[in-house]
Formats: sequence, structure tokens, C-alpha cells
Amino acid sequence: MANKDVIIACDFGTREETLAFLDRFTAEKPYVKIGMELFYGEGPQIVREVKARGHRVFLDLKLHDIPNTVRRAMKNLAKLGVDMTNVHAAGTIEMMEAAKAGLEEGAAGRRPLLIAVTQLTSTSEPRMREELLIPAPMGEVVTRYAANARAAGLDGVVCSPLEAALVKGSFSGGFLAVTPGIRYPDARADDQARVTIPARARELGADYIVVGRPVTAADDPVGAYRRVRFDFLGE
Ligand SMILES: O=C(O)c1cc(=O)[nH]c(=O)n1[C@@H]1O[C@H](COP(=O)(O)O)[C@@H](O)[C@H]1O
Repeated sequence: MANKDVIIACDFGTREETLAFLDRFTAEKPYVKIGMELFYGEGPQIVREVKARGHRVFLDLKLHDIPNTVRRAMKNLAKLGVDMTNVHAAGTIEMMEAAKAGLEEGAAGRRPLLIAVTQLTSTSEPRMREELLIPAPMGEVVTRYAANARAAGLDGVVCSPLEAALVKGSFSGGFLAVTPGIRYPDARADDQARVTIPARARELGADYIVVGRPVTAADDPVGAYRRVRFDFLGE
């Protein structure tokens, strides 16, 4: 189970809220995700601070720009010493190669894992077809974007758990399926479209599940995290 884990999406507006949330975890050091809201609000220092507290960090800024810009941005992000970061696969193979090169240039030691978002878990297949003019079935789109990420030398993709088996079955060698879109049936889906429960994500082969509001907005966040962890990892 070494490479399987639950990542908590710390989608908070401020450093204070984030640290107060993390302070609740006295018996464990969860793997956490820092995304756009917190990073844009607090800057790189919040990443250093959370890392210094001993958490593994997935820095989720979903870069998507021309290759040169992405390479140079990734070089700077690598200096933060994060464990995982991401780009949009829609940026093309060339852009993903540039992202990886930038991380290698900037990382002091081992570079962070680099994964590519295939189709956001908030996007339904009808929306993808009608608004984005992508007519192929979701599974095919995710698999093709994953193949592009693989060709660029990335470590895996972000997809919904519903596509995890397809990704895991298509690519060998530990190519990662990192899956947000985790919801229990009794909870609101919020803005997520392609969702399932942690146990199903496990059955479908997800390596990491990313869980935000089901934990952060729970009355008892530590209890909610432990429930998700137990359902996904069996521990
Ligand atoms: O890259 C991501 O982490 C991501 C990709 C994706 O397709 N869908 C998705 O929800 N996410 C992130 O995963 C988290 C999910 O949060 P909840 O919907 O609150 O569980 C958010 O921080 C999203 O930014």
C-alpha cells in the first residue's frame, strides 16, 4: 500500500484556516493538496510552511500555457520541494515535456511527481461533447490524454475514479491514477460530475484519491478523514 494514499484538498482561503484545520490532526500527518485558492491567497510561503510541518504536498496549480512559460514556472515550483504537481494534458505533449524538464531543472534532489489532468471531474460527457466539441466517449478521451502524458514521460494522470481501471489497464509500470470526484451517496455532489465512493475507487485501481469538502466541511474532519482512509486503504 506504500504508494496508495488519501490526499486532503485544503481548499481554504487563508493560512490561519489551513493551519487550524491541520492542527486537528494530532495522531496523523495526512498527505495534503494545496490548490489555487490557498496558493493565490498566501503565496509560496504556505507551501513551505505545510511542508515544514511534515506533510507531503501535492501542489495543484494545473499549469496550461505555452511550453516555455510552463517550463520556467515549473522550475520555480520545483524549488518549493513539493511531492507532486500537475499540468493540463490539453496543453499538448510538448508542453508536458517542458513541464517535466522545468521540474528537473529546479528540483534540488528528486523531482516531484508530475501528473496531467485529463478531463476535469466536474465535466460530464454531454458537456464535453456540447461545449468543448469533443465527441469521443469520456473513457476514450481520458485514455488518449493519458497516452499523451505517458509519451511526455509523466508519472500519471488525474481522472475520475470511474476511469481509473481504464488508465491502470492501459499503461504498465506504475503509471498513476490520481482521482478526485470522491463522494458518499448521502452527500451532495457539489460541482463534481463523475463521482464514486472511496471503496469503489479502490476496486477500480486508483492510486491516490483526492478528497476535499467531504472532509474539510465535515462536522468532524478527522473522523471523516479516517472513514475515507479506512474505506480506501482498509486501515
Ligand atoms: O487536479 C485536481 O486535483 C482536480 C482535478 C479534477 O479533475 N477535479 C478536481 O476536483 N480536482 C481537485 O480536487 C479537489 C476536489 O475537492 P472536493 O470536490 O471538495 O472533494 C479540488 O481541490 C479540485 O480542485
